[in-house]
Amino acid sequence: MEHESKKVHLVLQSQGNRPQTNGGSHPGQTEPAKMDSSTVVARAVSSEEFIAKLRDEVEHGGHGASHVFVILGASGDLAKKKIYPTLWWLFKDGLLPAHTYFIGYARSNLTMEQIREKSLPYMKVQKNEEEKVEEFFKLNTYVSGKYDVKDDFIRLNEAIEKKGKSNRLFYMALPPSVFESVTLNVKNCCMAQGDKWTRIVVEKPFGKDLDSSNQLSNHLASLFKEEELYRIDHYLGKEMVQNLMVLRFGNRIYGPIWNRDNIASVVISFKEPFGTQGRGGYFDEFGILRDVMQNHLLQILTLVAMEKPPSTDAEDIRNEKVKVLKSIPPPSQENVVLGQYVGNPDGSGDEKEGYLDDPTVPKGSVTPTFATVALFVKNERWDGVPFILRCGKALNERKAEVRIQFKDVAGDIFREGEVKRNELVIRVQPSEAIYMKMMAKTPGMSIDCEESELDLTYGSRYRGVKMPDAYERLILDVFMGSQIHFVRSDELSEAWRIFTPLLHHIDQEKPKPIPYKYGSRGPAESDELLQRNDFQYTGSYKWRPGVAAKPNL
Ligand SMILES: NC(=O)C1=CN([C@@H]2O[C@H](COP(=O)(O)OP(=O)(O)OC[C@H]3O[C@@H](n4cnc5c(N)ncnc54)[C@H](OP(=O)(O)O)[C@@H]3O)[C@@H](O)[C@H]2O)C=CC1
Ligand SMILES: O=C1O[C@H](COP(=O)(O)O)[C@@H](O)[C@H](O)[C@H]1O
Repeated sequence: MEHESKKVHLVLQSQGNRPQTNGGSHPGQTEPAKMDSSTVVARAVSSEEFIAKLRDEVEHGGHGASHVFVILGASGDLAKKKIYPTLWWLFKDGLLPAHTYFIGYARSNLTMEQIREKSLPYMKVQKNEEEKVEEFFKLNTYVSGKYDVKDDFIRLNEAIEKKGKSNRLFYMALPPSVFESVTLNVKNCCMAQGDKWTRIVVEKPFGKDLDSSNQLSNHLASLFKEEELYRIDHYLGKEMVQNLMVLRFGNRIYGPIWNRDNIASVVISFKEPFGTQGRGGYFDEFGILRDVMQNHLLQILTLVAMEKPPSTDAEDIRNEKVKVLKSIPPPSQENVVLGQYVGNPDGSGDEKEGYLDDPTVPKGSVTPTFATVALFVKNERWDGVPFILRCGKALNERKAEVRIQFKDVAGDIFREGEVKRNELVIRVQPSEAIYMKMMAKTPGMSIDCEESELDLTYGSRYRGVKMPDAYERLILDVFMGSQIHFVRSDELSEAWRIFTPLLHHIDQEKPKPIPYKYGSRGPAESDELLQRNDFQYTGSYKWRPGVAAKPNL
């Protein structure tokens, strides 16, 4: 099978922030730099030609260093479901630097064979890839050790050193309770030497509120430089989230209308059709605001609202994102709706079970599994425009999207109520799409208006193109030293500042969330909040893909 991932492309830029223009064949064209991961940052773009060059660099670049990717928490759920599969996909697609080795580390007394058995079901290995998968696992080893025992990390370091002088990536697939001791031991025992680099990938949760997050940030800052830290928010690795930058700044048409004069409201939604399903113990400690809203949805908000950065360099982008966050005050109570799902007696299977029926959830818990919150960006561009974040578990569908609703047409000349608002929808998942709902003349003799759309459906426009998984892009970014799609510590701190008052109110006052049925759209109060915040739902729009309108005579 030909590499589907030929559509994963990289353009390398010098760390010094501007694109390198080493006399590319066209003026101003970015010339790919050498694949030396210590001196370049990367961003994803398209070009068949480029991937060939990248492969050439990977196979023949030979900069002397090997790379060792250490999975801390190798026995866990994240490791088997995401990290090992992602490393395999990158490996089989030839996207990793030559001489990359993988070392799993965890407390359990496991063999590599056992880790392999646990991960294989998630690796989607094709029939003709058996040899390749053998090759992959030959590059893997496992070290068992405790998270707070220095001697065990000295042993881990010895295992790394066996791979020669190497750049080192440490992926913290671990519960927060051991972050501090593990990072301290990595710093004391396992750092790369000389001109080789060390990068630490940290998974959320990054704390539980502003104080605990700042405490963790201070701890990490005392051990590592910010450029060594990669805080993962996997939504930043999703195709359509990354597309927001291109959509906004690569098109002339959006710039002039992207503001409070033209946009009525922005709704950013995350919906899942399943509940906590035995993960209730973890979830109950955090709730939907910490699980999804404070990170994934707020990150998307910053990309929708930020000013144009001076370049696509990570620091320039992150500076703009921080400015947006700094302009957002904590939400007021009347702009918050909290819900918790209850069983649907008419539903089938899991739908009958409410959140409180999950045996791993503490009795009588008031942890929200649904939330809608309207935020306001108090700056010249956005003053008064609600940014409504909605997320929930056990809803009617799986969907993540950004919905930008424009204001009414001024001085409308058509029949009253006929003209509906324009809406630009960026569907993150499933079935990536961008569509603009717009009015058009009904085909035929009359001059009636009807709701139609400009439709960029990825499945038809980019037929057969495989979208890389978010983790694939992000792990590759870590190898390449690109921090564009990672969260900087000041972003994190601002994100917690916005949500901490609400979170503390929930933790302390324990307001009762509004019950909503498993499989529903969530509480009706959420739609009312949207309505109050200038999002108009008419229910009149019908999508008719590929269906010709009836001639209107
Ligand atoms: N390229 C493509 O693939 C395209 C697909 N389509 C499809 O067409 C269908 C309709 O398009 P869509 O953009 O959803 O337009 P709609 O106007 O039908 O829905 C707009 C939004 O309103 C929400 N909503 C539903 N009921 C209410 C309510 N009572 N009060 C407030 N909000 C409500 C919807 O779902 P909720 O609140 O539950 O999230 C959605 O977010 C969709 O299935 C869409 O995926 C359309 C265009 C292009
Ligand atoms: O971070 C999280 O995200 C997942 C949803 O991720 P997706 O890529 O499948 O959309 C969510 O289920 C989980 O609760 C949350 O912790």
